Amino acid sequence: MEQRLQSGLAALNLPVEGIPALVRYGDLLIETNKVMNLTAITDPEDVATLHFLDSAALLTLESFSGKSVVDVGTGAGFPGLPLRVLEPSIRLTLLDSLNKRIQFLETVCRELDLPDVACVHARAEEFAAEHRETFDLAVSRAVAALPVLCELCLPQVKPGGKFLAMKSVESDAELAASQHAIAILGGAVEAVRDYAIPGTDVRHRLIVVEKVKKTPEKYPRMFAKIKKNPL
Ligand SMILES: C[S@@+](CC[C@H](N)C(=O)[O-])C[C@H]1O[C@@H](n2cnc3c(N)ncnc32)[C@H](O)[C@@H]1O
Repeated sequence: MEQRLQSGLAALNLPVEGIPALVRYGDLLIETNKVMNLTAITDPEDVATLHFLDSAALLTLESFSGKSVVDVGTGAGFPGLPLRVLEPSIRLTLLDSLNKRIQFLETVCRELDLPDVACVHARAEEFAAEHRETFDLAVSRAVAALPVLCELCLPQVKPGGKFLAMKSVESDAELAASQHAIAILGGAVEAVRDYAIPGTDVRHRLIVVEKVKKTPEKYPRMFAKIKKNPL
């Protein structure tokens, strides 16, 4: 794991000081995953590339320095926690609706001595209702289709901030189907950035949605409504 991180972070031109913390996090993930369903990725080298370097790549695509960031549906902490380890000035909130994953993240943050990371057990649509237009950035990977995800994430972003959706490079149709939702929720697609995960032939995509105006008060709706009738 360590070697993959060394070469991968060097390829991304990112600092290597966070490697011991990431290795400890990876060990905790693999150990805890034996008794709790946290991830399907269990090989240490794959954890290094498909979780840590995939998350880290965002630092080369957007500026995170000094920003407040919410990771919506963070699961075992991706992409938010590797971002915070590698860019300590991030003020991070990790959000998930599954409490055992939040408890795992609290343990990791304790072990990594990251007391300022907020680990929150909540559904995004409920948290969003109480934390409107609060964060500079919302990030999310592998949680929902983009129209649904936009309704969960964009209300939490300040006007002038951004929602960063990690998607596959085959998301053209998903993006096209989201234009209506993005516009209604006060967003505008700023960029679509494809990137490679170092040491692999995997390519992923970051869809950058700028928050250009406030989200109307009636969004987000209850999840049953969002799911039944996506924007
Ligand atoms: C497939 S996992 C992805 C986890 C992580 N983002 C990653 O890429 O490894 C999806 C996560 O989203 C969470 N989730 C799904 N819907 C949610 C919602 N409405 N609010 C908060 N969390 C949600 C699930 O509990 C789960 O942990």
